[in-house]
Amino acid sequence: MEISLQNIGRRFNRDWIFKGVDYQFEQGNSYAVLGPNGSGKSTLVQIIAASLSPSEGTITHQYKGKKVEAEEVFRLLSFASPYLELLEDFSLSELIDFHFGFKQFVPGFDKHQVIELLGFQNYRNRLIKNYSSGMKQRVKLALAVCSDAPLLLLDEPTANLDHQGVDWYLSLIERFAANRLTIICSNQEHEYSFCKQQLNIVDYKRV
Ligand SMILES: Nc1ncnc2c1ncn2[C@@H]1O[C@H](COP(=O)(O)OP(=O)(O)OP(=O)(O)O)[C@@H](O)[C@H]1O
Repeated sequence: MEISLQNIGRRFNRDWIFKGVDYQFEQGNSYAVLGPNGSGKSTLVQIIAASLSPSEGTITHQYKGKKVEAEEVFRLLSFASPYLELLEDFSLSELIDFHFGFKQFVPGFDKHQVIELLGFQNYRNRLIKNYSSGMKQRVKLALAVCSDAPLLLLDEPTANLDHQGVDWYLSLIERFAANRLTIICSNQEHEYSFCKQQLNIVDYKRV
């Protein structure tokens, strides 16, 4: 998957959040979208995911050399974010069945292996609403990385995770990010230090 941003800007009402973003994202690489709270990271990530339009400029998605229309990008995307709610009235087992009714598992994976990856064999029938916040975050990450999609977008991936959870997240990245286009939206170094390419929103602030 390749994503090209040409002179992208976004405003809400009269306030420009960023302007003049020219950037190329390429398959097989990991990118960090950086910036302090409220700088526009999530806004840019929503534009990259084609769920929000830029106010100016052009974004192009390509997969296997062919242009992907904005309304088709979600099929190629795996996304995890603290503001994306899980279906809380499902058990883990039901949630995995539901999720993978829409997405394919990464090759070699099935429901049992997702639960094993999480280490939640004993909690498979517990309702998600009764999971702790750190457990829910692990579930979001596991569903995202175990879905067979070329674009992996992770917004604040270690929100609510303790030290062990952060190590677990880094092991997921090592194992599942290699051949994808991975974009991490973050302001915490431990979440993105493995990303060789970094885009800082602060560089695109022009009033
Ligand atoms: N729908 C909206 N309408 C108006 N303003 C918005 C809207 N969405 C975001 N904003 C504003 O755009 C700016 C950037 O928000 P955004 O959520 O992209 O920042 P962020 O860098 O992801 O922040 P954080 O690190 O706190 O998650 C903020 O000032 C926010 O209030």
